Amino acid sequence: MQTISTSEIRLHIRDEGPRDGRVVMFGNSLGTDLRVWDALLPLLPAGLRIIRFDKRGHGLSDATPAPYAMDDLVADAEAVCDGLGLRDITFVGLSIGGLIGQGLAAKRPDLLRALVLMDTAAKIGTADMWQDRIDTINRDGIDALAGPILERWFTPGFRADNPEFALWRNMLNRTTVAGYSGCCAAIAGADLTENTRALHLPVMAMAGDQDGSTSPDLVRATAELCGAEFHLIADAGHIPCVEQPGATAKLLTDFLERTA
Ligand SMILES: O=C(O)CC1=CCC(=O)O1
Repeated sequence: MQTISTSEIRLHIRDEGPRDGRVVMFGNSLGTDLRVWDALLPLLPAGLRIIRFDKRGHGLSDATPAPYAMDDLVADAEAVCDGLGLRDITFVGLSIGGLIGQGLAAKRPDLLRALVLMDTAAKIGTADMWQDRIDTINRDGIDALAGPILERWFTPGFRADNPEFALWRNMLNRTTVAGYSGCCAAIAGADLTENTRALHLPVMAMAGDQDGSTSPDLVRATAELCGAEFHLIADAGHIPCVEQPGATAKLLTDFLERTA
């Protein structure tokens, strides 16, 4: 088991591939852990050093009490980078993972070579919307909201035809309430618009064409803030690395080549 510890928290990580390979680091979405990249990774070029980590309160990482701030989550990602001595990183962030990536790019430009924003934005939703979600899951548990959340994550076809779908519901439901609500609070308090407008590194954005959480128009608007290229992924909801790993891997592979 691989971990990175700070004075506050122990984070579960995976560090795979050759030590001298190009570093690609992945940040997961709300209610998912580092397994969300499992289908994508075998489709990427050989020789990469792949870094994954579980956000606090997700997967096997410690769950500190809620609420969290986006600065906490960025500091966790930074601790992983510094703990492993990573540099020249291409950071791939899905949803809240993309917010973390935008924050890390602004705070530690020395660490990042390039950024991939997957189904994310500089600002996601409203404070009221996130507070409603926090109140509901604190009262009734995550499963009370799992139906609508999963409808935003995946297209109807994926949900209907796929025995794997039930396992994603298990992953969501097994997220700690502290981790889930803590991250909701972090998203509620994050508006990275000016931060992201000021970024000066290569950025690629992509979105599932049926993303019910961060719509393609919202992701495209964030891409425009920092002059990023934008790509639509057909037949995918909020988590294209699960639903369309081949198309997602192709976009990522081409971007890695362009930023080699
Ligand atoms: O739960 C959702 O609506 C999807 C989502 C929003 C932010 C995130 O990381 O996932």
